[in-house]
Amino acid sequence: MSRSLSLAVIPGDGIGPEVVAQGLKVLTAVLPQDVKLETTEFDLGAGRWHRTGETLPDADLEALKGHDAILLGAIGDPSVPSGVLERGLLLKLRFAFDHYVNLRPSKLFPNTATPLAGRPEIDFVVVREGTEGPYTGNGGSLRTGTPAEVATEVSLNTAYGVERVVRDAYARADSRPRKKLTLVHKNNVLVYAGHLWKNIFDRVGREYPQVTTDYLHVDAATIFFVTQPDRFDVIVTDNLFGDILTDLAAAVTGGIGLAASANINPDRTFPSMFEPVHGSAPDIAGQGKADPTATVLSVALLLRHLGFDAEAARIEEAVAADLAGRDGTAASARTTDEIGDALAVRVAS
Ligand SMILES: NC(=O)C1=CN([C@@H]2O[C@H](COP(=O)(O)OP(=O)(O)OC[C@H]3O[C@@H](n4cnc5c(N)ncnc54)[C@H](O)[C@@H]3O)[C@@H](O)[C@H]2O)C=CC1
Ligand SMILES: CC(C)CC(=O)C(=O)O
Ligand SMILES: [Mg+2]
Repeated sequence: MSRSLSLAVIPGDGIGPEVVAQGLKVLTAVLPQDVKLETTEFDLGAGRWHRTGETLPDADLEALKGHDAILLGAIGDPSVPSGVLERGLLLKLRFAFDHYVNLRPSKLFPNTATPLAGRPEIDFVVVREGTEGPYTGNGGSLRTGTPAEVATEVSLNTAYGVERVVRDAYARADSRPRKKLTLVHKNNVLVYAGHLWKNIFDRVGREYPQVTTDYLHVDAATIFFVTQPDRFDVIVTDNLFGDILTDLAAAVTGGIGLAASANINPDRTFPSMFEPVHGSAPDIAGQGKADPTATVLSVALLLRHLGFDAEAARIEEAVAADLAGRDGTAASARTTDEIGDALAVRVAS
């Protein structure tokens, strides 16, 4: 029986198209011959906005819905006012498709550059809430642009939204050998949202006595990401803290060019979306300097989500082998395209 995979592709802005091209190259190389890959590219991002003023029209949202998964490069361009695309396209997608689990694994592969002394064993996953927190646009400004301006950006936390992501994190921790889950928040100051998170975390935890739990304030967590990252197994946190912590996690595990992510709709009502943790990197766009490994590892997350476990593992092994062959520094002498070629060859052999 032949199988098919219908993939929506949003290359986006800056280095997005460069790294997505490599992700597709590796995907094509790794898929078994009986799997028919159908890709549909969506022209969304800065170019579309400049031409039409549109960020994510309903017709595109509807068309995206019909795919098994979405592969996204990156969104955001200096020529577009900050927030227009990030909010109107990227966050709109995550919210519309109820991507409430934003999964960001961090692993220190052998021979990758880390600024940390002693090369600690790092292998944890951040489960970042993806649909709530301060990213919902729940705010406004008064007397805008005047010296008396007042702005609010209110963090939205619902018991429903917190419980479902906390449950997902417990289930993930339970399925891993170390069975440890850390809640990161700031409940010594953000007492309303923080206590909602902590109370739900403790209540759901009673159903998982085999999972060891702890709690860290987010500021202290940043210390331990650097001084003791091996203490972490699974971390659950809100949208903003998870965003910040996962850039730091990337920095200590070989750099932002290696960090993959999955925006998952666990209920499978909508397609999940896979993208590197990094942004559109306008400072290096168009120069062939972007490391496509984060996107390639995001393709592995995509394959695992769709049940192609063996193919996902092949990609991860290929990345590990490729990294082992690097000279131990973050910078690679190879171009984006050359790294993609090398990974495609490895997964196919
Ligand atoms: N998911 C997304 O689409 C995201 C979009 N953005 C947007 O991207 C734009 C740029 O944001 P920044 O804050 O500069 O973050 P960024 O992640 O794009 O870049 C931060 C630094 O990391 C480097 N970098 C990023 N990806 C790399 C890669 N694959 N290989 C090598 N180096 C890499 C960049 O050159 C830059 O020095 C903004 O418009 C921002 O809103 C930011 C983060 C996520
Ligand atoms: C650009 C933002 C909307 C998101 C972001 O930085 C991220 O998800 O890592
Ligand atoms: Mg980010």
